[in-house]
Amino acid sequence: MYGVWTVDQVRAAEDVALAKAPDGALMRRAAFAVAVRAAAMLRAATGGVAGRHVVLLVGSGNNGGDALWAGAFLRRRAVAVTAVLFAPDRTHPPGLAALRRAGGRVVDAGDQVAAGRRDLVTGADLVVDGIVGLSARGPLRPAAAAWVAAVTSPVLAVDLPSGVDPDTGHAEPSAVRADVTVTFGAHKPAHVLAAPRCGLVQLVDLGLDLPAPDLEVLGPADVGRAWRLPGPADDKFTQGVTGVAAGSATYPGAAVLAVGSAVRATSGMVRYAGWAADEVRSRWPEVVATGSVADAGRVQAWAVGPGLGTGQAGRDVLAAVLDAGVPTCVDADGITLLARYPDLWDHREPDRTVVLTPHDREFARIAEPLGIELGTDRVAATRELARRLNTVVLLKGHATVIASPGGRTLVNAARSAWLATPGSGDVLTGLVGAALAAGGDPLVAAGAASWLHVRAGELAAGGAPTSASAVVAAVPGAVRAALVSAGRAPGETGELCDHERRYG
Ligand SMILES: NC(=O)C1=CN([C@@H]2O[C@H](COP(=O)(O)OP(=O)(O)OC[C@H]3O[C@@H](n4cnc5c(N)ncnc54)[C@H](O)[C@@H]3O)[C@@H](O)[C@H]2O)[C@@H](O)CC1
Ligand SMILES: Nc1ncnc2c1ncn2[C@@H]1O[C@H](COP(=O)(O)OP(=O)(O)O)[C@@H](O)[C@H]1O
Ligand SMILES: [K+]
Repeated sequence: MYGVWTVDQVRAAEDVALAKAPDGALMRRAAFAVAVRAAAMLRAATGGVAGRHVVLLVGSGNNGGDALWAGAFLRRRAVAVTAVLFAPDRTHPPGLAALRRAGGRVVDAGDQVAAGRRDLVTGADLVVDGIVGLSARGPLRPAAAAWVAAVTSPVLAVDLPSGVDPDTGHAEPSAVRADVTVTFGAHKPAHVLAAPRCGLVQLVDLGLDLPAPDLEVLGPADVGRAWRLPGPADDKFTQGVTGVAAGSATYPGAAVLAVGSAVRATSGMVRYAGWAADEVRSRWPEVVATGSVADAGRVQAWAVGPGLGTGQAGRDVLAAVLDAGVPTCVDADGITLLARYPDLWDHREPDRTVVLTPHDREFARIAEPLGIELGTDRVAATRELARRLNTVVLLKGHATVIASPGGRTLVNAARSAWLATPGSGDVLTGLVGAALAAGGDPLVAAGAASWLHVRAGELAAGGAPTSASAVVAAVPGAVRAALVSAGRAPGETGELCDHERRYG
């Protein structure tokens, strides 16, 4: 698990550290790390460091100061450095002086016509983005955006890719897309909410004294520790029985997928109730499949909604599931039904765990009647819906945001987009249902299910297109990877390092 802190939290901690440290010491530490990473990137891209050309894009604040100091350090290694200043009269004075002393070249961004700009950046072996950091507001200004658009070389972002909102991760197309981001003191929300823009994220320790994090990111070991394993005294009923109420005559596949992921994620019993009982039985013979929730028998959690339909029949199923009074994951048509018929909430026992797993459109359906807009701040919207409905809300996306009613929030950033495939959400529903049935904290259960979903997607894809059925088949491998990380299963993981989030 690692923490993520908001700009306000980081600034408060930095102020304390700045007051204790000698003048400029923190910035030089930050900049030195940028220079070391820049040298490594130069070597990787060109086979060497000395004689290579680095262009610094320098804004008006301390982010630009970091870039300028990094340029000064790179000069010591005989790198040719050109700083492009976007605000020449407001450029960090000590950083600019240090670069000049070290023999760096300085140009005014405004003096360069388009051709000169293109020649400068296309001639670079590496571009260092020091346009804006923690103080970023809104999209890149047009002048900076034009320079960024001309970049063809690898990009190292200082603290954050410029143009990405630090707290929400929102980015317009003009924002910097970095290969590596070197950040200082703490991970900020943009690093997990806009991971593809950041590339590999390297955290430089500044010894900050930080409060409780605003967001948390589960790692494989956390998931491996949280996942329920059968013990010597267990049988098929004692590990948590998962019930799945999904699918319809029109959409039997949703039932097969949701059931399948629960079957592959646990060794406990999985029951199915619905119109696709024949299809489920023939695909998953280990499942007890019946036509109705009433006939299904006892379960410790229900997963309901995928492919259910939004008519009266689906409404009756959802009411019956909520009447059962066990933790419930509501997805897809289940969410649409709750949005359309809010009286369905009356079937829920007060405070009984409900996990909603909407994609954006489902989120809008259920949140807009409550006056909650899914704007650019996905974390705030998810938290607000969780609070208002007293449910865990898991908002799907490339970065999945999972909030508890009390506000504790997890983010799970995907490292590829192969999960954007039909039925993939049904697989997640089954995983959340299985995790809830096993017991434990519902937020962590939803977070663990989301982590396993992403990992199973990676294993199924292996860098090529995949399908929801293949993701189901990869679920045991994802569980194994988590268990191995937690030291609860033997074997090699081949785990991706938590901090190495690469896109594609
Ligand atoms: N405070 C500290 O102790 C440390 C701060 N550090 C650096 O300081 C940075 C923060 O510096 P500042 O607070 O001076 O501000 P920034 O350098 O982030 O921003 C500077 C200015 O950029 C302009 N700007 C805002 N949004 C923009 C946009 N979308 N496009 C173009 N320009 C925009 C604004 O005029 C803003 O004041 C951090 O990101 C980090 O890089 C590091 O040196 C580590 C130590
Ligand atoms: N671009 C993407 N990158 C990573 N994961 C994605 C992306 N798009 C969708 N996903 C994931 O795929 C799943 C899709 O779920 P959903 O929208 O319910 O699809 P379906 O209804 O087809 O099952 C979610 O878990 C979501 O987080
Ligand atoms: K930056």
